[in-house]
Amino acid sequence: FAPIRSRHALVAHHQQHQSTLTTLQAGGFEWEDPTSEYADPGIENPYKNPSLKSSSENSDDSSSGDLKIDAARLLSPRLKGCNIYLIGLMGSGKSAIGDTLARRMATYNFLDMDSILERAAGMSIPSIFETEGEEAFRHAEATVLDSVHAHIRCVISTGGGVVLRNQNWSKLQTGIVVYLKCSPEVIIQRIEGTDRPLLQTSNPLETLKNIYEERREKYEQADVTVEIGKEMDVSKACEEVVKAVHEFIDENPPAYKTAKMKAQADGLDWVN
Ligand SMILES: Nc1ncnc2c1ncn2[C@@H]1O[C@H](COP(=O)(O)OP(=O)(O)O)[C@@H](O)[C@H]1O
Ligand SMILES: O=C(O)C1=C[C@@H](OP(=O)(O)O)[C@@H](O)[C@H](O)C1
Repeated sequence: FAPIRSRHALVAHHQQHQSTLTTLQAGGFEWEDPTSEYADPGIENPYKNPSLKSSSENSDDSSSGDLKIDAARLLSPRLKGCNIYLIGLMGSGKSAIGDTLARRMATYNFLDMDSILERAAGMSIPSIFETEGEEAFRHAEATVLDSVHAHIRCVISTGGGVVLRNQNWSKLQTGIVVYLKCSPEVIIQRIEGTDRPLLQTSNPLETLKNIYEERREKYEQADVTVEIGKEMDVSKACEEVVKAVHEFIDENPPAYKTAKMKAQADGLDWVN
């Protein structure tokens, strides 16, 4: 599939697109959906829902022929379709790392919520902020999350502010939430001069530091935190995410499996 990558492309004729944004906010929008063949609104997170069954937890569908097997590729069968949500400050690398991660996992699709929103609204994010305001944007963002969370086998790059609304957490928690923790000082060097609307101030670093302080607790609600250091390029950061998610799964086996192992250890019969 072709990942959706256009970011913040400026679109003129704001008036013309206002009705599209209203439709989007009402939930009635269409988007280029590369995952439709996997769509399964009934998916639940086996790592968090104790009622879910697990098939062979260590099954590996990646052993065929000349496929290069790496730790990222081995994540897919362990996740059983469960989505990975990347959260973190703007510029922390959610899009870049998410795209790389999905490619390496091979059986996962990459979805970028900001890009989906821009396409569905027919407006760039700066235009939405400028003409409709932040509240309208947050509303649209929540609607996009409602839509994408119904899909499985996705690495999803969220917008930095998705953590702000409590209602969004009920969707994020259907997947494994990975916080890319990166300092404002490192980030600002990468994104200074770009069109992120919240950073159009006289002192973007100070603004980003304030946003970080305001959101810190929310980001820390993630299942997994990965520190993205100054010297860590996208490839290395992706490796660290893979390692951290494997560790999360090791420590949080599906509850069904734990119950089954315990029952067997206790000499009880287990009825599937
Ligand atoms: N670990 C990294 N090392 C170097 N550059 C990075 C890294 N992560 C992201 N970038 C670059 O920083 C910019 C912002 O990254 P992006 O993935 O768009 O962040 P986000 O999606 O979190 O807003 C992009 O130009 C991206 O290529
Ligand atoms: O942090 C935020 O509130 C925002 C982050 C942006 O996404 P990225 O985190 O992908 O830059 C985008 O959703 C919007 O500009 C608001």
